[in-house]
Amino acid sequence: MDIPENKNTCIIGESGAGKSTLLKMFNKMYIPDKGTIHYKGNPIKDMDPVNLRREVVMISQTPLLFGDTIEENLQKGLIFSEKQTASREEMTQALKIVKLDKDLDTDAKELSGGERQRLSLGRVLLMKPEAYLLDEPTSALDEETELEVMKSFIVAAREHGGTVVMVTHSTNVAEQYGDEIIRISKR
Ligand SMILES: Nc1ncnc2c1ncn2[C@@H]1O[C@H](COP(=O)(O)OP(=O)(O)OP(=O)(O)O)[C@@H](O)[C@H]1O
Repeated sequence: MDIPENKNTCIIGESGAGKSTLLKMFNKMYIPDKGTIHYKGNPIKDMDPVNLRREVVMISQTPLLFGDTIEENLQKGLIFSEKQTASREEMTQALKIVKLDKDLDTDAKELSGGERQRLSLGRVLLMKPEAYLLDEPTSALDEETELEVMKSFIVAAREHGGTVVMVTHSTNVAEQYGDEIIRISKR
């Protein structure tokens, strides 16, 4: 399969079909037994996984916290990717894009599952990576908020030239915002 650059590719399919497994192969979290994966024309098996993950950034199905406050969580991705930390204005803008209406010094542990998902989206957005791998990034949100958040996230990612690959259970998200849809099923 080909994943087009600067587009949004949605991966859909039944539970257990291998969607997360496929995504994890794209940044060397898993190594395929067979076949090869190329990134920008080069086989990823030759790439350093840490360097690869600085530009091919993943959000896992269960959102992780990387610090106490919202601010710390937002800065963590930039620190990991050795990029300049964000200003308060940039962080506030990122929170606006992902529709998370909270102060930067809020304790992240107080956030609900859906708010943690949006915080994760804000964190990776600030990194402006070459590619985003998103595993069910809005699964805890109601349908209306999910569509709103993904719409503004994809616009923002596209503005800096980011490629989005997302696993989604939502055919609505896939149909409305997927430039490409990859459907996988169990054999
Ligand atoms: N680390 C692992 N070791 C062994 N089996 C695994 C591992 N990770 C996933 N699997 C199995 O591989 C299959 C595909 O799992 P995967 O998580 O990729 O599915 P999925 O399509 O993302 O499912 P869901 O929609 O339920 O999240 C499942 O049967 C799962 O149990």
